[in-house]
Amino acid sequence: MTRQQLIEQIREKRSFLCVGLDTDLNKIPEFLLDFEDPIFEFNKQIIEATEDLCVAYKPNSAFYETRGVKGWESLVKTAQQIPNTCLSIIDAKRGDIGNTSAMYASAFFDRNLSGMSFDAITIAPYMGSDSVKPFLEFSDKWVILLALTSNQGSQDFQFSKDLGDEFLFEKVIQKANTWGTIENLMYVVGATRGESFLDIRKHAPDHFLLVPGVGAQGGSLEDVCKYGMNRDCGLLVNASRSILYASSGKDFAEKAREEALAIQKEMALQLEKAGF
Ligand SMILES: O=c1ccn([C@@H]2O[C@H](COP(=O)(O)O)[C@@H](O)[C@H]2O)c(=O)[nH]1
Repeated sequence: MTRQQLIEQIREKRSFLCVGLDTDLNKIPEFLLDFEDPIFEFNKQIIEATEDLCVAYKPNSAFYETRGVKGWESLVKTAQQIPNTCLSIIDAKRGDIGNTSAMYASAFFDRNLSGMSFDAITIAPYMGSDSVKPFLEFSDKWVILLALTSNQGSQDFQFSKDLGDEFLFEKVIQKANTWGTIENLMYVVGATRGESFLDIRKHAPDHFLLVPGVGAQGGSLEDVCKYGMNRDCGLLVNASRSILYASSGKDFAEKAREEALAIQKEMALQLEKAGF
């Protein structure tokens, strides 16, 4: 999906919601355990219940890798289930020396090899340019680079100023801006970061930002929009647990929809306020 197509989806659906598919066998409704692939069945019903309310889905690979071969099968099927009207993001946080990164890239981008062709992948920037470039070499694909994450531990390195008068996350963005463009590079910025979005926008005024941390982690959608929205919206706000596990009963998909709808309505108001 191109940047322009993503913007059109946001305009049409009045939503910049990304539904995180962090699907945990211990948390899904018990009756699903009778299905041959309970994880896929859960995801399928969640996607069917929310696809008109969101513009992206983001399976986190950890939740699939933990189940070995069965987990990979669920992930492949889930990737194929995500509709074309939504950006498919694999949250895998990869990045290694060049030839290894090339293998990761084909694992998640090359359908002929792996059965999966996600539109985008999350990447850790720590190993530098040669660890990121193999992902950027795929046309029509996105790298979403970790910039300022939502967790407490982000203080350890990302807020360090040891290299001068700017935070490390600012240096990461400045450098990475030379590797990709606004057409193939986004940044992860946690919803818990409030006014730090102003610092992010100083360096990346036009990039899309993937923003996890609303819902279960308590980030404020209003603040994210106030400090982070740009003229193209420029935001994909992710919620995983608060949507997926809104109910543990047979009505889980219906309740997930209600939760997604509440977020979408707030997003529609924010888009209108911004004149989008
Ligand atoms: O800074 C980051 C980067 C990634 N994540 C991931 O997003 C989701 C958040 O899930 P919730 O249940 O909505 O809290 C999850 O997959 C994280 O690994 C993040 O939270 N923060």
